[in-house]
Amino acid sequence: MTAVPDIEFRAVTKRYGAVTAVSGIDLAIPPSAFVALLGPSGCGKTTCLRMIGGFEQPSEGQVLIRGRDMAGTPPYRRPVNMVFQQYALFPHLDVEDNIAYGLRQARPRLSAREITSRAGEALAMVRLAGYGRRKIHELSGGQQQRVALARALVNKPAVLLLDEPLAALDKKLRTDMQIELQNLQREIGITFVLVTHDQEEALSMSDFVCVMNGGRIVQLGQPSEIYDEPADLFVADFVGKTNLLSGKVAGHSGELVDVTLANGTVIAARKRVPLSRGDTVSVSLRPESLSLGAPGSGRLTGIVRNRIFLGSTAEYAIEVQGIGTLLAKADHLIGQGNLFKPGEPVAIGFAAGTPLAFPDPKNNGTNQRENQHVEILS
Ligand SMILES: Nc1ncnc2c1ncn2[C@@H]1O[C@H](COP(=O)(O)OP(=O)(O)OP(=O)(O)O)[C@@H](O)[C@H]1O
Repeated sequence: MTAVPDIEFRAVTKRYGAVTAVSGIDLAIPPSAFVALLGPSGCGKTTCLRMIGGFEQPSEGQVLIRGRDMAGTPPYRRPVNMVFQQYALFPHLDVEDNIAYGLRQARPRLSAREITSRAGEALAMVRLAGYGRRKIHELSGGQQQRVALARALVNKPAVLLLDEPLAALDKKLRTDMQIELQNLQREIGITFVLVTHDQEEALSMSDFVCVMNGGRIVQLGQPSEIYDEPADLFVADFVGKTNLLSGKVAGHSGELVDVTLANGTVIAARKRVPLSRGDTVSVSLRPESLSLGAPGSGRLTGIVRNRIFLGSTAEYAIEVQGIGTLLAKADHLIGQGNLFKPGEPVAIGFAAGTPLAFPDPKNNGTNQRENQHVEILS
């Protein structure tokens, strides 16, 4: 039997006047999952989070938490808590009082001893034991974020909602906090829903990524699935770097389609939706799936225009006549130097079936996938 989802959206639409922020979303998130809502600015992710938190009401449909319809339930009565980008800590209170604030409002009242003990537990959870009497301004940005987390966890919510919680931190601290958040979620085992527009953050932290665009869910899956098997051109382009090459379907060979690129080269590509001969397509080729070799050895030939050395890898911008500039990422093998220099001709190879062909939305009107009921099976 499948467990009751921690969070469920049933045909949820949210309109603000003439703006439809969220459009007919069905979604089920199982218990103990770390889910990222990922998408460009304005796609509706924060609105979804705020509807779970009770700060917004759906215009249509239902939001359920642990099987209970939340219509009419105010935020403070929902078994969820939210951590915001601006931590919204009380500057005049010390760390412990910030964390204990919610507990002091609890009815029936908790004893002073219980409050101190629970605040202490929450502080230990975020590795700030002993910091209870510090003032907020005596803490670093990362420590303040951890206080905000402790405050959100102290009343033991069933679900923690995180709205771009790491956006204010610098890159190094952000990476550290990403790992801490992941560990914390595993330790306490409650569902975390993270809103982010940073695809690396979504891929690296969560068990499931829910990619949104234009108020709809375009794909829900494990990070590797989203990256390797993007549902459509939008996901292929938005998640990770990719090269998009235009072409026309020339024919089928089994599971693959032959695509004629703009320079006349024919390549075999996998398809995600049915395609017909003559369809205009965009072919996605990940930079790391390209291999570089001596001219004459690959499927395409180009000239290296730029090389960026990144330590363990090097990125090459390669101009291919009739197609444009392709980005290739190659492992850097210590001691072997960088093989290709700007101005050099180079052959580009890739395994058959690594390219993915998507209908080009500009030219075919029929490729948009209908919104589907998406459910993570626990
Ligand atoms: N209170 C509001 N009144 C009117 N329109 C709103 C309101 N809140 C959000 N919107 C609109 O709804 C759409 C979705 O907004 P939302 O904040 O959910 O997007 P988002 O994906 O979280 O974007 P961002 O990453 O920029 O925060 C946007 O077009 C936004 O302008």
